[in-house]
Amino acid sequence: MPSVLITGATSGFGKAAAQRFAKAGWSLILTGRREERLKALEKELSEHVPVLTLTLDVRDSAAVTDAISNLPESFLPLTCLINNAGLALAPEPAQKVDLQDWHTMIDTNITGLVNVTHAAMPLLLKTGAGASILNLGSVAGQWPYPGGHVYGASKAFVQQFSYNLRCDLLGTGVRVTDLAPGMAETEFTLVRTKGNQAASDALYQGTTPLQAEDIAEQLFYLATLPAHININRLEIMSVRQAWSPFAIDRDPK
Ligand SMILES: NC(=O)C1=CN([C@@H]2O[C@H](COP(=O)(O)OP(=O)(O)OC[C@H]3O[C@@H](n4cnc5c(N)ncnc54)[C@H](OP(=O)(O)O)[C@@H]3O)[C@@H](O)[C@H]2O)C=CC1
Ligand SMILES: O=CCS(=O)(=O)O
Repeated sequence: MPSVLITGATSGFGKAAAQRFAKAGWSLILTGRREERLKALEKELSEHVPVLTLTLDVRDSAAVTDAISNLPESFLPLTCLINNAGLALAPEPAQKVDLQDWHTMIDTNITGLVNVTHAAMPLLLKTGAGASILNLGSVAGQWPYPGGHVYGASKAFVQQFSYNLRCDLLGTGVRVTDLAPGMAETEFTLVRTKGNQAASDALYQGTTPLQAEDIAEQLFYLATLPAHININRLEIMSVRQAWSPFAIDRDPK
């Protein structure tokens, strides 16, 4: 039975991915900080597949390394790592942002992702052909927008790190993909606005955002491609989202 390690399985894409992989019979290693949510998901899915939950903050490099290097044998070989844990904060312009919010995004989206990757790589290398590292990037890593500042830059890191990993992992059989979604309805905007439910609802209202299940389906597709195929980057948007014209600063009339 193949096994998948999913970071940020307590909500959104991570939770939907856990449910999608469980449906196909994969063993699940699920992580996140909110233990009660992990336990609820374990209860739901362990009726069908083996589930191991690890209450972990990806920013804690020692805890991440310890947990992943001591996975029970029954959850090995590890076939897929989904580096999904992440967040955006501070939608306001860069000049108004609290520095701590920038640090939190860097520590989670960059340091957290490399912590987990470094810890899981020996296991994925042992698995070899057919193994995958699926990194959650974002359209924000490729396309700038106001208020994107450090969030977008952290996702640009994810893209380039994914490409560079591919270079180093060439010949090992381990695939690496930067999966870059656009607007998707999860708890993402609630977190970004620090709990402003009305702002979150307003963003998704009157349109058709991607849903967590759409991304889970892409993750499952990527993880189950024939072993000789590597999709380097997969950018996916709702048909109701696209780019805007360049903004121009004009003299007052
Ligand atoms: N929704 C969107 O529009 C898009 C999202 N993305 C990216 O997809 C990923 C998932 O986001 P999404 O599902 O939308 O958002 P959610 O807020 O719904 O889920 C985020 C998950 O990340 C976990 N997480 C956050 N910080 C940490 C941490 N320090 N340690 C461990 N886990 C953490 C949360 O778990 P817990 O709080 O329990 O720790 C939660 O399970 C993120 O990387 C995001 O940047 C990319 C493109 C579009
Ligand atoms: O990564 C999240 C999607 S967006 O907010 O940057 O469009």
